Amino acid sequence: MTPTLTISRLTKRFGEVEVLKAVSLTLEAGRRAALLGHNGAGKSTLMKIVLGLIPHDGGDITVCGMAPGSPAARARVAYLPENAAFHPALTGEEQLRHYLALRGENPKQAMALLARVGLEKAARRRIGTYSKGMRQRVGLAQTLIGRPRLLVLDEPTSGLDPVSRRDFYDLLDGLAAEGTAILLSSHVLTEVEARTDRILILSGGELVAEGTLADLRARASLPVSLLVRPACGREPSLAAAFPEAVASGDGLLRLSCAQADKLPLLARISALGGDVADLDVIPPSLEDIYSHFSRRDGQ
Ligand SMILES: Nc1ncnc2c1ncn2[C@@H]1O[C@H](COP(=O)(O)OP(=O)(O)OP(=O)(O)O)[C@@H](O)[C@H]1O
Repeated sequence: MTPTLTISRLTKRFGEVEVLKAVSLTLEAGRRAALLGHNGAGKSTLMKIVLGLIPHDGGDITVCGMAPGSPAARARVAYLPENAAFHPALTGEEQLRHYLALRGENPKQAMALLARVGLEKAARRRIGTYSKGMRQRVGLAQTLIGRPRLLVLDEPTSGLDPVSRRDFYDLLDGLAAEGTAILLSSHVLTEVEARTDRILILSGGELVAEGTLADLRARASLPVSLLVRPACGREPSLAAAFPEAVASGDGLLRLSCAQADKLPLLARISALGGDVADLDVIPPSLEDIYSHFSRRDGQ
């Protein structure tokens, strides 16, 4: 089956600046990919090219096998900007009917689309009275017009509270289960870890890492921290046994080691028996992994 999105060695320049450098990726139907990257990494530029809003310079890109921006590709891709704006005086239903009419679709689908995003009860209220989460859901309902095969979502959950975020991702899960491919950008690392299939990290216009979080964690192979709490009165003997440990203010000793050395270090600690009151193993955080791959190059 043709992937929903294929990008091969894509390049883009703005004047002298090469903003995308040989970016390649494939997104299959029903897959959810998160695009991460520092400010200026090239995320919006990549999304604009996928949407057919700006041309690319080199490489190849297809949306459902077609050139982005072609009428056939445009019919299959939908976009939700970070802060979707609607007319505050219109009701949700009126706004959706308007978009449906613009797209040449039957306006009677408005209520079904609003029900799809959980807004049926608020459909006849003015959008000016909606919360930010509800407005994002109007935006999502609008992207569903014409049953697109690819959703491009620019920081869709920015500014939403945790429950609204979870609800929004639940909706995306349902769409992905029906075969819609989803490419979204986000700065909230914990949510992309749990709610997407793949993480793509752009840095300085290059796709520097791609995979599940487990893949990226293994590739980064960052040090693991161990926090050791000495038993009462055993601080000096523990500090002597681990001269490399750093004492933290709360009486804990912090040790750091490569992944491969974790088990031998744990064995050394457990050999001390009653000198140790407690132990926590702290893996590298999402932020550590992201920072490892993402260079800023002064941007
Ligand atoms: N129309 C343009 N003309 C010239 N330079 C541009 C243009 N659009 C973007 N750029 C530059 O291209 C680079 C990538 O910008 P882009 O907006 O794609 O980054 P981004 O990853 O989306 O950043 P952010 O997270 O801040 O939105 C930046 O250096 C930006 O200044």
